[in-house]
Amino acid sequence: MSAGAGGSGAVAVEVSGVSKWFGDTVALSDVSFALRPGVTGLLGHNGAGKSTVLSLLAGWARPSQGRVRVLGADPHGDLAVHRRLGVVPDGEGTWGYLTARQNVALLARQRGVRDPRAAAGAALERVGLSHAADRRVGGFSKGMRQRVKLAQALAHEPEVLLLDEPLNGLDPVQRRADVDLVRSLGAEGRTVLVSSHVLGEVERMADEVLVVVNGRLVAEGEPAGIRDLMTDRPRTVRLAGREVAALAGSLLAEGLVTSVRHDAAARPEAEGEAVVVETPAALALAARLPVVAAERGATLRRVEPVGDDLESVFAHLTAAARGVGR
Ligand SMILES: Nc1ncnc2c1ncn2[C@@H]1O[C@H](COP(=O)(O)OP(=O)(O)OP(=O)(O)O)[C@@H](O)[C@H]1O
Repeated sequence: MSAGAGGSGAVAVEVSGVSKWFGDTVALSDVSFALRPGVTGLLGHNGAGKSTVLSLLAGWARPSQGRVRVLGADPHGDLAVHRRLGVVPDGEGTWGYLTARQNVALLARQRGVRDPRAAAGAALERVGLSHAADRRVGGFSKGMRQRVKLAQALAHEPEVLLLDEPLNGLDPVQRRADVDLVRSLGAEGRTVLVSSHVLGEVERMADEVLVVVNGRLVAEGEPAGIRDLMTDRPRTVRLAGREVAALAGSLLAEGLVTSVRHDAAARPEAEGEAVVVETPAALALAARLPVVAAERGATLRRVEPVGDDLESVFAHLTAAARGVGR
C-alpha cells in the first residue's frame, strides 16, 4: 500500500514497504508513504502504530522489513541527518533538575548549533516559555514540559519535524497556540509529521492526513475528505425521551433507520424511554428527527451516537478501504 502526502516540493521522508514486528506483534505491515514540505497528520487509534512510525523515522528503531529515508539518509545509521531532524517523543523527554533553557541548549549543543544558549532562548520564545526559561523543569506542569520538548525539537531549526501527540496534556488555550505553531512550521517549508488519535486536532493542523489502522495505512488525503469518509457511514444512535418508540416506528417507515431496539439500560426516571436505532444516513436522520418528533408528539431528551469512538470509525474505514481495493 502506498500514499503520497504533504504539499508540493521535494520528498523529504520516504517510507517504502515497511513492516515492523515485536515478537508475535505486528506493529506495522507493509506501509509506504512519502512526505513533502507542509504538515501531514498521522491519525490512528491507540496501538495503531503511530509511535512505531515515528520511532522508525527518528532512527530509534529499524524496520523489520522495508526502507526508511529521511532527507535521503537512513536515520538509524546516519548521525548527520539528526542535525536536520527534530523529534517530540510521546513520553517524557526532559531533565527535571535542569532549567528549560539548559534542557533545550543541551540538545542544541549535541546537534552542533553554534550558539546553543541563544538558540534555546529563541526556541523557548517561539513556544511561549520565555517567562519560565530559567526555572527548573521539575516544577513545570505537563503542558509546560510538553512545550520544553517542542523547543528542544525546534532549537536547531530542523527541516523535518516529527511530533508524537504534541497536544496531549495541554489546556484549550495552549492547544490553540500549538495548533498555530505547528501550522506556521509547515508554512515555513518544513516537513512536519504530527500524530494524533483525534480527527478534529489533525484537521486543524494538517494539509494531508494518513490514517493507520492496526499497523496498516488505510486511507490518505485532505482532512475534509477523511472527515467525509468518517461521516458518511452507518451509525448507531440512541434516542431517549417521551414517545421515542413511536417516533422510531415512523423513522423506520420512512427508511431513515433500518432497525430499532429498546435500550434495556435506559433510566426511565431520568430520561424517559430509550431506543437504539441503526441508520444508514446519519445526516438525513439528524435533519429529519426534530420534524418527525414534532409530528408524533414525541419529546427528545437525548440523541447520542453509540460506539461512535475511533475504533468503530476506523473499523468502518478499514472496510471502506478494502472496498476500494486498497
Ligand atoms: N517495544 C515494543 N515491544 C512490543 N510491542 C510493541 C513495542 N512497541 C510497540 N509495540 C506494539 O506495536 C503496536 C503499535 O504500537 P504503537 O505504540 O506504535 O501505537 P500507537 O498508535 O502509537 O499507539 P498509542 O497512541 O497508544 O501510543 C501495539 O500493538 C504495541 O503494543
